Amino acid sequence: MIKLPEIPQDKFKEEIVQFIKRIASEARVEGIVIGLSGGIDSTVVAYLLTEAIGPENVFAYHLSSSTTPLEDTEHAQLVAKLLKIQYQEIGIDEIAKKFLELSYIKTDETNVVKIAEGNLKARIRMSLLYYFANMKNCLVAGTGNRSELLIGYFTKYGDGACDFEPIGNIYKTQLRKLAKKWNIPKEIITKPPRAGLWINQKDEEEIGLSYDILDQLLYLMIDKKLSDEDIIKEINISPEEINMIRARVSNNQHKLQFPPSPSINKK
Ligand SMILES: Nc1ncnc2c1ncn2[C@@H]1O[C@H](COP(=O)(O)OP(=O)(O)OC[C@H]2O[C@@H]([n+]3cccc(C(=O)O)c3)[C@H](O)[C@@H]2O)[C@@H](O)[C@H]1O
Ligand SMILES: Nc1ncnc2c1ncn2[C@@H]1O[C@H](COP(=O)(O)OP(=O)(O)OP(=O)(O)O)[C@@H](O)[C@H]1O
Ligand SMILES: [Mg+2]
Repeated sequence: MIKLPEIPQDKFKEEIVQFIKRIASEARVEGIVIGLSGGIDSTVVAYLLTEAIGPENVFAYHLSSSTTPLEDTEHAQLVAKLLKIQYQEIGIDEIAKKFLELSYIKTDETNVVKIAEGNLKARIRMSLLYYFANMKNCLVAGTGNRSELLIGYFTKYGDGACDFEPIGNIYKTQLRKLAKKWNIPKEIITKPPRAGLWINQKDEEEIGLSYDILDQLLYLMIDKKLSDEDIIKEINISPEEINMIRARVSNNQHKLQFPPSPSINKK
């Protein structure tokens, strides 16, 4: 088994905390808004925001829907209490319902409907977070980790929309190790990662690989630039799985880039 590089936890925390302080001070804002799901990514970001700017300046919103696991809501409440941050819960089902009442397009493709309506929830959350950021003179914190960002496992302009990504260069499995060393409830670290966009959605099932294997693969493929042959020597993975992840990385590049324009006036 390949070991991802160890991140010295104190150095890592200090670097991100300084990063957040700098971003907030340069933007001259009065606080930072975050969508707090009760999952590990937003919990770790809320923890780092609190360290950086103080609990009174962190505005966390739990934006639940009928497909949000009850346990996640309980975990968001627990985190808000532990960190003593500002916290509000808003249900988004009524907003999604009205949206679909006014604009539903008929189709027989049930998977298309599932993904589109799931992404709609992520974009409703994004709209609410930016509304609060405008109203309170705040920035919106991103919660994407390196594993999700590299394979494009997020909703474009949904949970992918933010003003900065404090954990964007940390793999999911590295994040779990770090969270264990901090004051983060164990049950949040050990539960399966899930987006809650539909009932029983689980990241690892949808991606088709565990984060343990995915992170080792991304590390060898992207950071170490190993050939497929060499990757297969290092980890227990098939050529088809490598191709599947390489296709995700390549097909989702557009999610990480500014929308392109023709180069008129630049020539
Ligand atoms: N080549 C290209 N160049 C420029 N733009 C391109 C494009 N191909 C597609 N697009 C655009 O991108 C859109 C597709 O992207 P998008 O709308 O994001 O949709 P899509 O990538 O199909 O779905 C989002 C995925 O992320 C997962 N997700 C979402 C939210 C949270 C989490 C989580 O872990 O919590 C996971 C979700 O379960 C789903 O698998 C297309 O409709 C099109 O507008
Ligand atoms: N119910 C929710 N309320 C508020 N924000 C949410 C909710 N669901 C998702 N989000 C936002 O979308 C982000 C992406 O979700 P994602 O599931 O990838 O992260 P997570 O829940 O923090 O961690 P995990 O991946 O381990 O479940 C969350 O970090 C959070 O900012
Ligand atoms: Mg989640």
